[in-house]
Amino acid sequence: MKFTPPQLSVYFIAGTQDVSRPLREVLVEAAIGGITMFQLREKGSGSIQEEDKRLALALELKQVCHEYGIPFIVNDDVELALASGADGLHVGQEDLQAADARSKIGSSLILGVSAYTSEEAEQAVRDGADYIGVGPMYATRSKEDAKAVVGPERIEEMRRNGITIPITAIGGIAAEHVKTIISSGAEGVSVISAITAAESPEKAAAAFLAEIQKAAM
Ligand SMILES: Nc1nc(C(F)(F)F)ncc1COP(=O)(O)OP(=O)(O)O
Ligand SMILES: [Mg+2]
Repeated sequence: MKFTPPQLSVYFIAGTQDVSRPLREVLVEAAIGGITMFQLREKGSGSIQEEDKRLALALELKQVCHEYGIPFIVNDDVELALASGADGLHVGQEDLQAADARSKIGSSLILGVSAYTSEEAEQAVRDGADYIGVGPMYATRSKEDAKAVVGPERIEEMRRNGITIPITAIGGIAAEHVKTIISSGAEGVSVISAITAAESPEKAAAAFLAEIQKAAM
């Protein structure tokens, strides 16, 4: 699936550790609500470690994504991304080097890279990233080893420094933050608990999409 920046609008990220019912159910509801991309981030306490179960989960969720016409991205695990026929891979600064990731997945898969500073953003561009994830915007409960909060100001700084690659903001984001984040220069927002902890993942996804559409006016 070809990468286009609007796919970054409402980027849902989750693993089984983030939900208390089948992740497939939550993903279907979020997709009905209007998420535009999904990342399987099966990581941390309570996540599935067995390779065969991770593959089965990835294939199950990829199918849902493709039923709703959205890209299926795998976090960190390049072998799982390739084995499951994912549409892309996301790597951070402590993971497989982005340039190596790009050579392993080839030119047609989507490559996302986490970038905390303008220097890391510039390196990600050189390494062939299609988008960068910048954060944490606000305090987050979803990532055990999150760095210090940088806020939307970091995105403004990257744009001032001439970084033009598509950006998704991540970290503690709620629907009321979308306007500020988009006006700072991001193409979209990435969320975990705002959807996984919601009473209705469908309504939560729809609220994010509505805010994105308002911000684009
Ligand atoms: N998983 C991510 N996805 C994004 C995305 F851009 F997709 F929103 N941005 C940032 C991260 C964080 O990536 P990383 O720093 O490697 O930590 P972890 O592997 O624990 O997620
Ligand atoms: Mg990572």
